[in-house]
Amino acid sequence: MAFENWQLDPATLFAQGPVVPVIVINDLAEAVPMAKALVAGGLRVLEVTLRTPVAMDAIRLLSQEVPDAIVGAGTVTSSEQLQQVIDAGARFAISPGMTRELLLAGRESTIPLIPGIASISELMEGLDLGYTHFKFFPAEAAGGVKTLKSIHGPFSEVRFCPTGGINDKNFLEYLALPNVCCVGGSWVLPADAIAAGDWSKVTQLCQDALALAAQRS
Ligand SMILES: O=C(O)C(=O)C[C@H](O)[C@H](O)COP(=O)(O)O
Repeated sequence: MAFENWQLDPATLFAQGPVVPVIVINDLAEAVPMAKALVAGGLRVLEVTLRTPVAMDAIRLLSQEVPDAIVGAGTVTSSEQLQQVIDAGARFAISPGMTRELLLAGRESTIPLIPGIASISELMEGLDLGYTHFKFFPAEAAGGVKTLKSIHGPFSEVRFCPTGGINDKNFLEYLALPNVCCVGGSWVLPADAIAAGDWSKVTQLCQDALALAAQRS
């Protein structure tokens, strides 16, 4: 365990499955059917981003109503938000980036914080403070697979969940890297399917992703 108060090991979190859906909930009524569709498709680790006004309520609701999921928060950018998502029942927190204040708060937290990095210097600051598991964001824009391969040389012990621009066409290239445990992405939640309430489409996309990921090993 990275830090003594963390109730979930980040390595265990990263090992739950190859794809972490990045969720934006606009309407609270969508939250439960969406989460159930993802879980039915085999994806249990859910990153609910704090990008919408109902996000905090959605985390609270999903933590209670979808017990088969491991519900966490994304877009956590401050220590205040970290405390709020813990209070809402989140089991992990992911940030697109990092500040020293957030990293220090994460060390004392009861849930694992996965900070986001896009540069070596950020990675070194996180490592200095004891972090070993990071989001790599924005993955495609920050050099993607090539950058992660280069990072693996000097920092072979670090593990990543790359996110940002990852989809069904390129995610297997990331999963093939030794320092990538899982990838984050929104491709399993297309806007048209959500608008139509086509939850079976979401489940199908999750199953397709898992089937592709299973073929590689
Ligand atoms: O909101 C956050 O906290 C983020 O870090 C951003 C998301 O992870 C990416 O926007 C997902 O990327 P796409 O799969 O390309 O849609």
